Amino acid sequence: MARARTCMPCTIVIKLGTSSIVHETTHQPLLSTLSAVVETVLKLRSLGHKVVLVSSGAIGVGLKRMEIPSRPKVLSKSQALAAIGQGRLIALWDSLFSHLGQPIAQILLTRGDISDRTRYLNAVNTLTELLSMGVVPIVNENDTISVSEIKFGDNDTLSAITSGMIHADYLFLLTDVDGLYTANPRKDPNAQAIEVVDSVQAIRSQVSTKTLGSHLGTGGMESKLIAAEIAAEVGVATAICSSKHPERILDIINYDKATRVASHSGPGTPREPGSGRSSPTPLRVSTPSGPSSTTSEETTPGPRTLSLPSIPTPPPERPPHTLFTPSATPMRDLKSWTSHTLWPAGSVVIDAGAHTVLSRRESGGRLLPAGVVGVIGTFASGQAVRIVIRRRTGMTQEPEQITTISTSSTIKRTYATDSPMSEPGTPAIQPAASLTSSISTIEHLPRAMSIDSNPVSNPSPLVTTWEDEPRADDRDDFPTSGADWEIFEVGRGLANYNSAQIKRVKGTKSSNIPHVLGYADSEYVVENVTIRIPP
Ligand SMILES: N[C@@H](CCC(=O)OP(=O)(O)O)C(=O)O
Repeated sequence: MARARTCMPCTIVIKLGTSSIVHETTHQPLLSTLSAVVETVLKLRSLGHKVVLVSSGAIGVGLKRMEIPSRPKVLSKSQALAAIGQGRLIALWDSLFSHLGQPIAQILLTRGDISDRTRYLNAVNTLTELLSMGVVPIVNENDTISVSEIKFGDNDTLSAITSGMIHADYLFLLTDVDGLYTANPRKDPNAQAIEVVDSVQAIRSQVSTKTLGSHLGTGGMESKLIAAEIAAEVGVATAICSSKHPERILDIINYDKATRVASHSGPGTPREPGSGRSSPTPLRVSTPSGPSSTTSEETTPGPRTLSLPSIPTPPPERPPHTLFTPSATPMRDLKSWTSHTLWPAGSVVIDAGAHTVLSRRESGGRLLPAGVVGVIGTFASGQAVRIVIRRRTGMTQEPEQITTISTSSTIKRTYATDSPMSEPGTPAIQPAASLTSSISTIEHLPRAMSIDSNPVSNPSPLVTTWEDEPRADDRDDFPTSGADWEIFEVGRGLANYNSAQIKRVKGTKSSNIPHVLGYADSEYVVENVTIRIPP
């Protein structure tokens, strides 16, 4: 049973994005929102809950201090503004919490900090100690020293990793909408609110994440899905809800507990309808039973409101929010650490020219968007990615150098059992002397091709074959009509942008990045690339 069903008191992480902390255009701090957050945290604390805040806003506060109208496109300028703003941001929080006698602490992290196991454990110990002292830790990315290869990139990802570090029960992503919708609710009157998500993978095909997100933040809805996915894997329930109503956090916890109690009181016990929601047809999206299967909600035409028989003790009114249910079998700490700090979360497909350039020492291991032809999977900026090339099947290849990887929900998934790469949810790796051969262990790979958990020191070669229709996401990247493309891993690197962003800038010049994305932290889409298999 997931912890979120039983915790009392609970450990709660509350993340506020930039748009919830400063006004989007004036950059004035949103004092009423911040005060309401402080009151909510105090209320939660008075009930015995432990609370960690993840607060963005350093750059936004820095913009106001320097009277600069918009977020700079250049990384070093953003870092300077973060240095200016972070002190004032934490002073603001300290001032608000001090009025209610609540001590706080500042924790600034980079991905580099938590990639080192000792430093990671030190951060865990400090957070744990602070919570046991009754302090509210306030976490932000250490922007000033977060060069692109060690950046989390957005605080949604940071908050999910923080949740895993302290084995939180709930992660609340407070934002400028009251949950996840099938489309942008500000623009599309038919946008449907989604109440419960059991599978982030399944929800991706049903929602549009492109249109949400503010000018100041870097996150947006896609990064919230990534965060929810990371949190779910480590056993944390994630709720997306409105930063205008932080007091609803307690209502959401009560509602979640009440509905879980109710749902355990008998089979078929219902969930409360989305009272107070702006959408009349809330959805629940569950894990597909197989790679290409869909839930009954997904396949049943017409309105997809849940049917709700009566229950003996009705749960409280459902506050607007989207709840992502945690995995019933969360990863162990070490696995989650390895997975989310070093593990390649996806692949960037490059062309032959980029492969040649990256293989030269003078390239510095930096990949320009012009050399990218596709993106596979979903990853956040700062995560490790595979660098892969594509070619038609049937080309000469040493059989023992070929492994296969499943990259799409429509592709048969199998998992090796004895390797560090055999996390559920990660692609299957299998020797492919025959691509249809059954899976065995990776010891069959030649020593030079053996796989360890360090992507830089020992990336593994792999080949992807499309055994089925690629997902819609993949379709624009890979021609499928009559073509069997193989994807062959040649190296690994660290993404400077998330998968959706790299898709948008692939094949273009670096100078286009600010125009397409609205900002540019780097002219390179992937850095620290180590090519292990030269052209
Ligand atoms: N660490 C940065 C925030 C990064 C960011 O943009 O986060 P978010 O607003 O949550 O998308 C800051 O404090 O300004």
